[in-house]
Amino acid sequence: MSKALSIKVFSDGAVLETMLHDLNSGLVTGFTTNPSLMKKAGITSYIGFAKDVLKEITDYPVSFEVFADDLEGMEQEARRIAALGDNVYVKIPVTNSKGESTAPLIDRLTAEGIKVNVTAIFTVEQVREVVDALKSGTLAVVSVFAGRIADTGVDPMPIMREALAICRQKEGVELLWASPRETFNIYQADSLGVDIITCTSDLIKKLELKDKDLTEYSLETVQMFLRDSSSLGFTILE
Ligand SMILES: O=C[C@H](O)COP(=O)(O)O
Repeated sequence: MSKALSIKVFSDGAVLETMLHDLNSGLVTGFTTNPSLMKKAGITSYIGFAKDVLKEITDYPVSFEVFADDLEGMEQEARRIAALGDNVYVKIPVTNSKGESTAPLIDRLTAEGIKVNVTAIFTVEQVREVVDALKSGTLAVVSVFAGRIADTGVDPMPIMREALAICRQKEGVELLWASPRETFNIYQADSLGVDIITCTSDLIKKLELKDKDLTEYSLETVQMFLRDSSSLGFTILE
């Protein structure tokens, strides 16, 4: 039997019903969303959606991302989003779409005590710049896209290890493993001591497979293939 997880598992999505299901699973202690997830979920009112979420989820952190691309617009949106609740983290991308660093904005917002979740981080240099900009003592999350790094054929583990060491240098900063691709990533992140991993609901469900007997799982897999082949209603030797 493997040891219990120390890492906090957050639910990544923008479908309220699914978020509440994850909340009730008892496996999840926070929530994240992003513009692409909101688009996929068919959200039509940002503030309406955020208010609906925050009515139901009051005890756990919820991260909502800014939509603006200029630093001034991001700042205005950040203040509006932060005012929605004490458990709100404002997601600020590490750069805008033109490659301009958001570090000055991160500095300003955290100096005022606004909790941020700096997102779309891919490199150790970006982690260093962000952590330098964060005001010590203000709660903040540093989201490194380990899964997207792995998508490029690069092992994210050394990057995450270095990112963690940098985050530990400042009080109140937590490292988040973003965009996991498989449940095993939760155990990888946990083994490094990463604070948080945010997962889609499908991945969270697979945590139920923890410590499952592999011989039994093999048998169940063959039984599934048999059920599906039988339901197709034809044979190879017809
Ligand atoms: O907001 C961050 C997400 O974890 C990104 O995940 P994704 O790479 O699967 O889109």
